[in-house]
Amino acid sequence: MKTILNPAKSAWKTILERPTKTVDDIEKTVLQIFDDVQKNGDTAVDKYTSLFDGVQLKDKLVTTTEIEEAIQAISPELKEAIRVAHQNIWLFHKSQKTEKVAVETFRGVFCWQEKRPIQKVGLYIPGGTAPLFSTVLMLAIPAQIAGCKEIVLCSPPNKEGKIHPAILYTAHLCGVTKIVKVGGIQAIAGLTFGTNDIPQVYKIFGPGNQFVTVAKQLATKYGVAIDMPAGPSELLVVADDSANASYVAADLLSQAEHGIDSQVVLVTTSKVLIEEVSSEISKQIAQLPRKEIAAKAMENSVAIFVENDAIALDLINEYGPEHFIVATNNNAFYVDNIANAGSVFIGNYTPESAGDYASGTNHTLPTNGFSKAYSGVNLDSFLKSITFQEITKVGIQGLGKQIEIMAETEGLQAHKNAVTLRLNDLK
Ligand SMILES: NC(=O)c1ccc[n+]([C@@H]2O[C@H](COP(=O)([O-])OP(=O)(O)OC[C@H]3O[C@@H](n4cnc5c(N)ncnc54)[C@H](O)[C@@H]3O)[C@@H](O)[C@H]2O)c1
Ligand SMILES: N[C@H](CO)Cc1c[nH]c[nH+]1
Ligand SMILES: [Zn+2]
Repeated sequence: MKTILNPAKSAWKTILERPTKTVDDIEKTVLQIFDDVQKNGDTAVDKYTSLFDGVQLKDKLVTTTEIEEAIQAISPELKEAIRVAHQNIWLFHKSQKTEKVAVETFRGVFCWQEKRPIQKVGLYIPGGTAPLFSTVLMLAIPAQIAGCKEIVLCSPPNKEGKIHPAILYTAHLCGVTKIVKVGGIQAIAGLTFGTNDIPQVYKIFGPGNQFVTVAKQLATKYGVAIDMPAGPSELLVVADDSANASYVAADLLSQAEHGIDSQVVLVTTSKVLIEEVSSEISKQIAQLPRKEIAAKAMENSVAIFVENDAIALDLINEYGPEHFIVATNNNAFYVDNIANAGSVFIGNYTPESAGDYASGTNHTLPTNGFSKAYSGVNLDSFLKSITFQEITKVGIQGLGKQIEIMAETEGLQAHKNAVTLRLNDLK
């Protein structure tokens, strides 16, 4: 982790550059795989599974026997942990339901808005280097609450051609019935075009590595919606002398261990804290089973000393982190003024891992600065708002004149006529 003292504002962009590949870097590969899957369906999908995941599958649909085996394989302790996490995530997402909005905008003009579930959704569950069964909870629970009719789950198979039992168990618990062993670009292509085994969907959800993220972004070219670009994990911690250096180090490492293209950032008004956190990182990383991955990610990472909280806040909003931990004497200032972040964790006893697994908030969040414009996954991600209107005779008699003159000014006579005919009948 590099240390940078008092960087000039003009240098922030360079210092905080993400290590991830972008659409431009991977577009050619993605479009070539999309083209192949569009033309050759499952044959192409299976070819790329063999190439990238090193396994040839006879059948990529998960069977009921595999689900039953997974239910048996999960320990009672893990089942209980998943139950508690499920309960909290369900509660938080259920509470995001909103009432129908209805207004009489003008006398006799009734407008209202109602939400309806997206009928067909695809959930991508990462499984390249770690089986992220927690992501099943984060996607399938809001999909169920929203009332989505067709929910398809895709996750890459391991070398034995299997999906981790915790993913299968959690999917079963959340009522997902169609599970396909497919990952990476080929999974996103399958959900975009549809194959015999993979149903075509209207919207694709879920995090993934840079290949998955760019593939999702390109899927939108073919008319499929996506939740957001949720790529390699990131964390920014703002901390001062009041923070606990070992907690800060542990939090930074928790996101660094996700992948070699993860990035973590420490922003602080304390030079002493930078030294303490660096020494804690050296100690803690040595004990981690994924120390090689975390060490690589730390090479993409940076500790930045700034003079005061105002500069720190400015820099954080410029970066737009996926996760933002606030551990300072001035937490309210950051909480009140943060403009760009996926999810915020406040105080010394709120590790980011809590949001990853069990507190109730969603862990599928915008990375790579997309928190400036996108929200993380929430109940509304699985719903569409449809507007309705009903106008009475009195209503059209009152509003008709305004519509007529506006249509005439736009040169759209047929629009005007649709009103004029009715007004004449009511005379
Ligand atoms: N932003 C979020 O909300 C969020 C949440 C959880 C996880 N994540 C991120 O998800 C990612 C998970 O990554 P992962 O790799 O473990 O699993 P993954 O399932 O996203 O990707 C694995 C797939 O990538 C494909 N692949 C691998 N190398 C390839 C290559 N050279 N060319 C083409 N395709 C290739 C393979 O098909 C493989 O099945 C991590 O980066 C993690 O940080 C993000
Ligand atoms: N931190 C990840 C989101 O960037 C989510 C996750 C799942 N499991 C552990 N962590
Ligand atoms: Zn995590």
